[in-house]
Amino acid sequence: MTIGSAATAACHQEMVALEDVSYSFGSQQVLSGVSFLAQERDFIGLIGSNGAGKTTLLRLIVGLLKPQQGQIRLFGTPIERFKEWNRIGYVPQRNHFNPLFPATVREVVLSGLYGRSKLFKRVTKEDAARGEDAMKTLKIADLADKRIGALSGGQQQRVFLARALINNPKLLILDEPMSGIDPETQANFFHLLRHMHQHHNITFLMVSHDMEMVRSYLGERPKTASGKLAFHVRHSHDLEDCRETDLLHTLRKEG
Ligand SMILES: Nc1ncnc2c1ncn2[C@@H]1O[C@H](COP(=O)(O)OP(=O)(O)OP(=O)(O)O)[C@@H](O)[C@H]1O
Repeated sequence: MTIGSAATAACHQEMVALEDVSYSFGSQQVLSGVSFLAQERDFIGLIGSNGAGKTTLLRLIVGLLKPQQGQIRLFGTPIERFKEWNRIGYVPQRNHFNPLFPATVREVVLSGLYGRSKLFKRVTKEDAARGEDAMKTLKIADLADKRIGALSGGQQQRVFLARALINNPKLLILDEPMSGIDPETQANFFHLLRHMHQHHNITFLMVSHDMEMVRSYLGERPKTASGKLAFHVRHSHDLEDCRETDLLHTLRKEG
């Protein structure tokens, strides 16, 4: 038995498959026949002009919208039957967040633990520890008791990333995570994302307008294009095996 090749195959599973997906808001067709395959360990930069349909595509993938035509599979399962939502971390565009939302940073981070069907669940000791870990990783532990609405844009982005990481997701979907963040924080944030991609088995699908960042990490030319959308892709081969890593734990150890 060739363990190496079996391991390689097992690390490159289908994460997101779009087949001929179309979506319209009323009479406005936003997406038309989009097909794309994201494999495990891909880092995908989704590029397109304002209004091209990038956010709409992400919302279809996380099940907030239903395609009017075409198929979506997540981890090989048709989205209609998909239930393992805790394997996916989603950070929506910041301007979708209501700044008056009456929750603390800790509460927002912990809310990432709850499945869609379990709005109210007791927070176990282990859950609480994961929350603290996630906040330490994103360097927001000192803000834990503050109201989320009282934070700066960059701090809020860290809170939402911590919330998305708390379940140790396999797939992270980020909608313009760098918008409104100062250049230094952007650089640190991107460094963290690259680290996760290269050293942990996490697949990324990220909308970005930062072409310099996209080109430098994901290459000049898109792998595929569909209508006004372009998909730039970099695949990570850095891990030698398919072992699971507890991302939060490892990141903390690495400081
Ligand atoms: N809820 C909605 N109702 C009606 N039209 C919508 C809705 N959401 C988006 N649209 C329209 O769909 C089109 C695509 O919007 P979307 O937000 O997906 O674009 P985008 O590529 O993410 O743009 P941006 O780069 O500006 O964030 C736009 O013309 C937008 O006005």
